[in-house]
Amino acid sequence: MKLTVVGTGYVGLVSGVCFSEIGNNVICIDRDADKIDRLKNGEVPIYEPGLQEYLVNNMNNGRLEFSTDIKYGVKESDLIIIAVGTPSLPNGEANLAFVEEVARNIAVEMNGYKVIMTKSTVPVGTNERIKEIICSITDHPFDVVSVPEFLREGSAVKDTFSPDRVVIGVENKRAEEIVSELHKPLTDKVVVTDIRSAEMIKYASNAFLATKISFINEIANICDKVGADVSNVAKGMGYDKRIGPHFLNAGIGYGGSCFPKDTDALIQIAGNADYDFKLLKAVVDVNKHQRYNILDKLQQVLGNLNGKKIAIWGLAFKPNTDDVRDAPANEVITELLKLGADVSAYDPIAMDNFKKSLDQDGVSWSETAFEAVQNADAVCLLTEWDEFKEADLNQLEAAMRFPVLIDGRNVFTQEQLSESNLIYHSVGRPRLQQKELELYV
Ligand SMILES: NC(=O)c1ccc[n+]([C@@H]2O[C@H](COP(=O)([O-])OP(=O)(O)OC[C@H]3O[C@@H](n4cnc5c(N)ncnc54)[C@H](O)[C@@H]3O)[C@@H](O)[C@H]2O)c1
Ligand SMILES: O=c1ccn([C@@H]2O[C@H](COP(=O)(O)OP(=O)(O)O[C@H]3O[C@H](CO)[C@@H](O)[C@H](O)[C@H]3O)[C@@H](O)[C@H]2O)c(=O)[nH]1
Repeated sequence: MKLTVVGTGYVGLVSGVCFSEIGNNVICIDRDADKIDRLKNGEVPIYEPGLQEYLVNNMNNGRLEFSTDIKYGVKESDLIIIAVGTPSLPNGEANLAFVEEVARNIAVEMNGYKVIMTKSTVPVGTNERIKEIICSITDHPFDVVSVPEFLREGSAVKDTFSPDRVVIGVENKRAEEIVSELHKPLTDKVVVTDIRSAEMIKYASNAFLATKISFINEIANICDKVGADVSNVAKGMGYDKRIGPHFLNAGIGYGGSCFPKDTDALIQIAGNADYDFKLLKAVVDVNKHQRYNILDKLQQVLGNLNGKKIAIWGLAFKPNTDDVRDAPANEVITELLKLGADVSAYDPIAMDNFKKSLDQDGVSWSETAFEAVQNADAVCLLTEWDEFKEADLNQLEAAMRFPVLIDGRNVFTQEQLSESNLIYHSVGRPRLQQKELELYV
């Protein structure tokens, strides 16, 4: 099949590469000329393990090309995928300006029947709006299809080649057959439904996962008070098949380009339909506070943070990505600077992106994890990169002025800690708490 993907962010790029790998001819379009130039040179503009090799192979065998010319992409293809961003507006609603602009661009260039497949996360009713826009511009026949994307950053390649399911929201058999055929090599777990339900499945899935995270974080906060261990609680809950073991890792809450934006958007979608989504509002509220939990723990140990050197390990919103959109590190560092702390920060991959995103001066950026903790009064682990998990805790203890480790991702085990003299606080595991600072001052 001949496909065009509009938007070369995570979703557009990974989908384009994946669809070319399984035998289609794919043109990836972006209006960002710089990005397209880099891609034409085989350079992947995001950190996504495994993507580069597939990209270069498919460029070399002629099945994958990059362009800024949407006219060329539309004319050459039978199926066009919309994969541009849908960021939050100030009121939380999804900004559909990019999606609508692409719909207009496609309509102007149409030269025969096309399937327009939306992969961007869009509110219920958006594909109908896309249809309206296209109909108002052209008489050429077309179908709109909603195929929401469920990939996770950091494992996007694996998630795309073997998805848990593919959801296809369609209006007729013709489009259903074309889109089902396209996805056949990937999975047989296909849910075919109407377009509005497909749009809702995406938001409901993200909202449910966010709910699991806020739920376990609340349980963790209670564990801290009553002396239980949230890791064991989650393990004991997760064996129940009705609950499942995933997304029960307590910590400093969820971030990234999707959960915060999509939970806000679903609250607005509900509100616009005159429904108050109380549960999801509480999920969002819990998540906002959870980020500051780490600062409370830090103050509990060190008291006033003014003039204290605080090291930050991890700036990306999760490991294996350089994405820093809505990363908890941003708020934690901003607050530390406000409290007068000297902050030294390190991330193995996301440093450059984070520097651009932080609206503050005064952070000292370290070249290595151990440079960041040199003479520090405390280190806060915010992203569970393997590099931090594997750190030698005795070396850490020796490098710091006060050996205080605040673990925002519950990375370290009792076994690892028992060999060090670190003052350790994590989230919902009070029994692992080690020693108090008075021992050292
Ligand atoms: N990032 C994820 O992990 C993920 C996963 C599932 C779904 N989604 C959804 O997919 C959509 C895309 O997300 P993303 O993170 O890949 O986006 P992104 O913001 O990283 O990239 C979007 C790209 O679209 C391009 N673009 C914008 N307007 C354009 C236009 N008119 N013509 C051509 N190109 C244009 C931009 O230049 C940019 O390169 C969003 O709706 C998001 O919610 C994202
Ligand atoms: O048990 C957990 C699991 C995740 N997180 C946090 O939740 C956030 C999101 O993590 P994850 O879902 O792994 O990453 P994303 O790449 O944001 O992927 C989510 O958002 C995408 C965009 O919509 C969807 O496609 C994916 O299915 C959905 O998992 C991160 O900050 C994680 O640290 C936790 O705190 N505890």
